[in-house]
Amino acid sequence: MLKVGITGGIGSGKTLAASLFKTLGIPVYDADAAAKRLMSTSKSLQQQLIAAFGEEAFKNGQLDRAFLAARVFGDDEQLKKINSIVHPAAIQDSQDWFKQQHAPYAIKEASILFETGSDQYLDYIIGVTAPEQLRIQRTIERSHLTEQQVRERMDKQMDETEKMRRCHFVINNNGHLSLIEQVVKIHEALLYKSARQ
Ligand SMILES: CC(C)(COP(=O)(O)OP(=O)(O)OC[C@H]1O[C@@H](n2cnc3c(N)ncnc32)[C@H](O)[C@@H]1O)[C@@H](O)C(=O)NCCC(=O)NCCS
Ligand SMILES: Nc1ncnc2c1ncn2[C@@H]1O[C@H](COP(=O)(O)OP(=O)(O)OP(=O)(O)O)[C@@H](O)[C@H]1O
Repeated sequence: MLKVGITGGIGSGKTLAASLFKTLGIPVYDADAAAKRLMSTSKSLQQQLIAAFGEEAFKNGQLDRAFLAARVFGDDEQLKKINSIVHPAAIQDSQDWFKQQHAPYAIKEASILFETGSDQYLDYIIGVTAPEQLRIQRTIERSHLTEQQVRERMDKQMDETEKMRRCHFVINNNGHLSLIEQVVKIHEALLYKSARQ
């Protein structure tokens, strides 16, 4: 089975693109959600997060995402700290998930993938891109974040052009090109590659 990654900067539309692969019967692993699940359930991660960020990392036993986001996205050292706690466990969890899948290929959806080095465990990577202003606008409409908060996160991610250059397939989610057509084309290419494996 081929291991495929789908990545793109904040608001690029990778969750939407991944959901289209899902409707084609392809299993999809959501890395952002899995990271949050692990942070909420693993005693070891919880202890490390409390040691690094204090008891406030959890509120009434729940991960305090707003507190952590405010601490890490404006401070490189703090971001490195949370990444070094969460990423090894998150990568292991996705590797375990891939082992359980039975399909021609399976997809790991992750907002940061080259940044964490997890691209080395994948056979192919699909990039989703959209113009910066559109990504900001879509993120603001979808979440509670301000433009400044979205830009803060963008600044911590790999340059969009460089990221897309490293991908084997690129989906342009600029609102004009058909997302479905692009997804189906990549799906067919991956089925072909999987059959020849
Ligand atoms: C700080 C946290 C709790 C904030 O949670 P929140 O619900 O506000 O954001 P969420 O995780 O859904 O991320 C939203 C977007 O922010 C960006 N983002 C998240 N983590 C990172 C990061 N480490 N570096 C750069 N951008 C990031 C991505 O574009 C992501 O899609 C959370 O982002 C986190 O734990 N981040 C560190 C772990 C991580 O890297 N997770 C993601 C991949 S494993
Ligand atoms: N082509 C499109 N047309 C209209 N709305 C879109 C399009 N693509 C994405 N969106 C909307 O933009 C928002 C961001 O898309 P999505 O959640 O898929 O991005 P993402 O890359 O997963 O973002 P994040 O990194 O923040 O998790 C969502 O509300 C989504 O419905």
